Amino acid sequence: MNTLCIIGGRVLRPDCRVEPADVVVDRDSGNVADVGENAAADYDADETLDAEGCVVMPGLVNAHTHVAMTLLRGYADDKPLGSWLREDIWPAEAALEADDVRAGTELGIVEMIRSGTTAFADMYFEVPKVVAAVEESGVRARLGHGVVTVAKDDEDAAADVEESLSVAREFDGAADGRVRTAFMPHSLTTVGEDFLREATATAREDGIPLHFHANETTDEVSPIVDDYEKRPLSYADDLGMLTEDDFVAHGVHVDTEEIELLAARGTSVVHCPASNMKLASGIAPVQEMLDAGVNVGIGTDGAASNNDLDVFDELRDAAMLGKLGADDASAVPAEAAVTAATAGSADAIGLPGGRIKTGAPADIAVVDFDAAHLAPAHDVVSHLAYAVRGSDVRHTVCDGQVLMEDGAVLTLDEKRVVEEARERADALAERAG
Ligand SMILES: N[C@@H](CCSC[C@H]1O[C@@H](n2cnc3c(=O)[nH]cnc32)[C@H](O)[C@@H]1O)C(=O)O
Ligand SMILES: [Zn+2]
Repeated sequence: MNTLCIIGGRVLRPDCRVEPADVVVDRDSGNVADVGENAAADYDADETLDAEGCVVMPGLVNAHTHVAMTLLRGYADDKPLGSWLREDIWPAEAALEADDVRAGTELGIVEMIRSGTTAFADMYFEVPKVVAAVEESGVRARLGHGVVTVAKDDEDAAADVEESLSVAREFDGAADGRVRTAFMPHSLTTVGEDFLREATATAREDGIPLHFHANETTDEVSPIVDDYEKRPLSYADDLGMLTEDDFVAHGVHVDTEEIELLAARGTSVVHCPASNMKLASGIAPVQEMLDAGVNVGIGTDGAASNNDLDVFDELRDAAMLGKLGADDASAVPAEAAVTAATAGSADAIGLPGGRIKTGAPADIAVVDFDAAHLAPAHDVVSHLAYAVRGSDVRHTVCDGQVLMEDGAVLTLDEKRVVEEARERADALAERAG
């Protein structure tokens, strides 16, 4: 066996217990071969990572984002969703070139690897460029082309839908299986009913899951209630859009019946607390969803509404905002937030990962606890939820491959990526006026 041994750390197990253990990885299969105290002593390691003074945890999973929007980080702030998209973001995106998407995606992936994220779900365009960046960088992702049909003529709208279905078919299984795909209508109000019904049926025939924004703002709820006399998720359900393979972003303005519907269908919700706060979209009822048995994951949304891709930041926001929303300090406790950002997110987007155990993929973040802001460490899980920052991550591993060692990203040339992204972002802003 070709082995990578992560030695001398404390390991976060799937039940949130933390125990001193080595993690032994089979680099050929990309899976964890063994976990246990001094487990590495039984193997002849081909490669080792020092985890002394560190916590070894599942790689974080960013379950909803638009990665290439890193190019628009700080481009337009302090506006609500509708005007932010229409006045600033969509005009800038109209000037995006395919290689901008490649550069912005690489920048976002560098940021994610640096902060211990090993998998993400991305809704954007120029998907072949996103696939190439994922392939090169070694992370895992569920990718799709976001569809908008409103304000387009029928031909353009149909072409956008077709592109989303065709890239989902073409790239599923790319990058040695690290890329999976989905059909991604932008939202229930930006894609027309007939398109949703027909394309969903086609996606089902081809076994392609769905991902879309749902119930993000009240402006997305009232038009559907007015036109169809039903709640948005009931509308989506009638169109066949809620199955256990599907996952929706946001789920802020969901009522009790919609929560029960999500639980009954097994559809996951990706909570994006920073975006919801920044755009003043509202507070998602996360504890209520968890109590009802809905699987909840965590996402950063795009860097233009966050403004970073640090999932540690996001899971802390989830725990904080969950308490404020429930008016209950015991809501969304540390364990729930950490679980949502690992196993919950992985399950939501239908990728393996989120748990360190024998046979599971070796998608791992090693967090250095030797920092002033992490002393003392009465409770490791508390720190992971409330005190750790993405910059505390020391090593990142995905599919058994070391992507970052001692703070150095190995699969992408970070300096080149940052420079290129800066240049392309400046040129883009110039073109967009
Ligand atoms: N093919 C579509 C693009 C859809 S991609 C996904 C879109 O989601 C947008 N987006 C980013 N964050 C949010 C959000 O929080 N809510 C809704 N849309 C968002 C993003 O800017 C991007 O335009 C077109 O022709 O316009
Ligand atoms: Zn989004």
